[in-house]
Amino acid sequence: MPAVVIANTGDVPEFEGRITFNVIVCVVIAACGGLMFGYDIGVSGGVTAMDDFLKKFFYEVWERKQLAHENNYCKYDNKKLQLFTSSLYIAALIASFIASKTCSKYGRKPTMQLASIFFIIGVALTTFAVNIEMLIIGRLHLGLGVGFANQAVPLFLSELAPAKIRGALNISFQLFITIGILIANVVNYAAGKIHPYGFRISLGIAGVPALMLCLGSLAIHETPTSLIERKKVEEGRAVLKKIRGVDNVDREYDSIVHACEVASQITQPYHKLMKRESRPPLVIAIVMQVFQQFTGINAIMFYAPVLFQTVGFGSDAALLSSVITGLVNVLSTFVSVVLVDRVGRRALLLEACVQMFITQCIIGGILMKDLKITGNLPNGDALVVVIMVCVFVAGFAWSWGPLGWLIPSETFPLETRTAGFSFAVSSNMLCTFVIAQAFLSMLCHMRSGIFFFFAAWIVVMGLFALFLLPETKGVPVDEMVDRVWKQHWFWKRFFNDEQAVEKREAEMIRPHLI
Ligand SMILES: OC[C@H]1O[C@](O)(CO)[C@@H](O)[C@@H]1O
Repeated sequence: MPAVVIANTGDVPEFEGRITFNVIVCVVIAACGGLMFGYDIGVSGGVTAMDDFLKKFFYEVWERKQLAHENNYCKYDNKKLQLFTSSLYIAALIASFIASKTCSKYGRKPTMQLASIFFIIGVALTTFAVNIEMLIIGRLHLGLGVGFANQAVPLFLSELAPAKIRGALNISFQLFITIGILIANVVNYAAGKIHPYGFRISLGIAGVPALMLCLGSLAIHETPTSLIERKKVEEGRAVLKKIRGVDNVDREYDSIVHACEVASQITQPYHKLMKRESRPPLVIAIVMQVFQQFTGINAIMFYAPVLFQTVGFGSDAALLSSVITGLVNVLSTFVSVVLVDRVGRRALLLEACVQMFITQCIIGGILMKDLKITGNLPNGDALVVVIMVCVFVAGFAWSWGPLGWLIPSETFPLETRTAGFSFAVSSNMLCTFVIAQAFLSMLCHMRSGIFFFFAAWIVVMGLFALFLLPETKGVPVDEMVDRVWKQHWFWKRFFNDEQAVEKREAEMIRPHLI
């Protein structure tokens, strides 16, 4: 999943090494992984809003859309249409579990190659789909690709990137996701004008980042960590020399060997993760993902064109409006890159909650007041809705979007970091699936109330951030336990067991001594 880079954002030791060709390869691979995922997030909503696509695969939805008296909120309420979007995420969820095994057993490189192959098959099936079955099977393949890539690419990056750019790469992965979404929005806007096969162009272009990943993964080296972990020690050292561009890599090599030794002693990281002292970072990792998705962001990302049509925009204007929200998403993610280490995580998250709460309430309020069951919103109102969606997306993109990934990547101790992170990834996929599958039905049944539903979640996450989320800005990752968790008014209780036992034992011994 996005930004699964296990970043060491604290005091990272500086090892010998130049910015070599390898660094460029890292960025290209990060870009392919992020673009592949982002493009798929953006493309589904766009094609769903295209009449040619609906006529071909979801005729009843298209027919219903044509009826002027049809209920605005329910035009798109169709289980199969939702399955078209959501099927990808359920496949990705399953694949991410398998991928964590293939990554350790066979390496990061073959896992990425596998991802690109699944992805290319998925692109071919969706682009040339002749019926809905072929379309959904194609989406499932894309999901497998996304699941494998989202596990392997960030791991590859965190192991290969020089330490000093590791943190930046963490957010850049999310940045590439947003760029992927934007590209999909632009392609949809252009392809929507090409009849009758414009939607096939939209679906087919997803193959570009997949092909790049496929070719890119032929050119790369397996990571030294993965080689050493699989006992190919000499090859690991040779690759390290090559990618760092210097001969003296002893210190980094020793540190990788040491890390692999430590990791091999933890035979059951998942077991360790269930221990009491792992609870604070685990709860934070899962809850950050649930909250990230329950801001309602993907209701917008997947269904923005549909949503804009619901409030009365024509197909073209709706696709153009989503290009605008896509652009806001990219630009605001840059804001996060600049601010996250200056103002801190909590300030960004809390500010965004206020911003997202207000915008969701305004959108809900306008729809409740002015969007009748049939007919359109007055023009002025529709414009306010688009502006509010942009303000909402901006708030999300500089806070819960990237920080949903950054915080779990920096709060686990080394021994449970990867295992803990896989919980974050799968929670994200699961919640994304739920929103993709449920949103259009919720819109139909709850009408404008859906925006108040998300607003209520935003209040809950704001309170959570206020009281339960510790600030991690500037804290070295390996000092989290002492400097963050043990100092926190609530989470410290999870670390007192040992001391409490010692104290109790001392008290029991004392009377005998007297
Ligand atoms: O930029 C928005 C996108 O970012 C994510 O939250 C991933 O971090 C996606 O679920 C969403 O579509």
